[in-house]
Amino acid sequence: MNPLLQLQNIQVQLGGRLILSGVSTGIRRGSMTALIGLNGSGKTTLLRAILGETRFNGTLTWRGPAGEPLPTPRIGYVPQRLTLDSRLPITVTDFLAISLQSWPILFGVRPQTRVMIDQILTQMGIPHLAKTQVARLSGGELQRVLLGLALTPHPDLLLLDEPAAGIDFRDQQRFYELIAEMNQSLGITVLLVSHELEIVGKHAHQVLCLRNGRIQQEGSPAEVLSQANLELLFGHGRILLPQPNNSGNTI
Ligand SMILES: Nc1ncnc2c1ncn2[C@@H]1O[C@H](COP(=O)(O)OP(=O)(O)OP(=O)(O)O)[C@@H](O)[C@H]1O
Repeated sequence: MNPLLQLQNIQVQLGGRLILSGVSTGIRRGSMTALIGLNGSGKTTLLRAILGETRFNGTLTWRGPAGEPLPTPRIGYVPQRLTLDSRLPITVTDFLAISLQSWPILFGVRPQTRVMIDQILTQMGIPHLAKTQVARLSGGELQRVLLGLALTPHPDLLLLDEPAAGIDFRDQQRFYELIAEMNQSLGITVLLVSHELEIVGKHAHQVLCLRNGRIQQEGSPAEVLSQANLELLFGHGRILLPQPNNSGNTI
């Protein structure tokens, strides 16, 4: 294995409490890894440590394709939710341009930025939303805009923190399919926090399960997501089995 990122003994303390301890694992280049665990188990904290947004002890080692050190990895990030002021008077094109060009948006969107924006919106399947006000986007549409932004330019690692929470089930499935497509067709390495075990089982190559700030289990979806194992990890009755009207397993 030639991991893109090796985590060694990551420890995070917040508010006098040990939130993560002894977290060691590898994220394979080109893989899709799902991070699962009960609420409060430390998933977001681990993403924040990788992003450099939270102080930690331990080591993160980044490697290029030939195993060479990667001193400045590019990380794309899609948060769970971005709350936008409903009066924000900007279109999707302007929103993307503000992030993509150093040229002040007041002077207009540069032609090369416009080309980039067209590519992003086409890739995300939303070219028709270019002139829509961002505040009017549905949850799923906004997440696609944010995903497109996080993928431009291509990141070494794409971090997604419950990116489809609050989106209706059909859009949620489509959104995860889009992420899987980016992983497969572009070879983007993905680390995804999700409570949607059925979706995780379908798309992830590796599953890390956090419990009380430690990696309790890691392996293939088949290994980690077996019913017996999940009951062991989360406790009997904590797992919702698929029902006729239920979206699937969730924790
Ligand atoms: N700034 C902070 N100060 C103190 N404690 C914090 C801080 N941020 C997070 N925590 C605590 O750290 C623990 C882990 O939080 P974290 O958000 O990483 O969990 P999570 O697994 O992502 O949960 P969820 O599934 O609910 O999003 C929680 O008990 C939380 O209350």
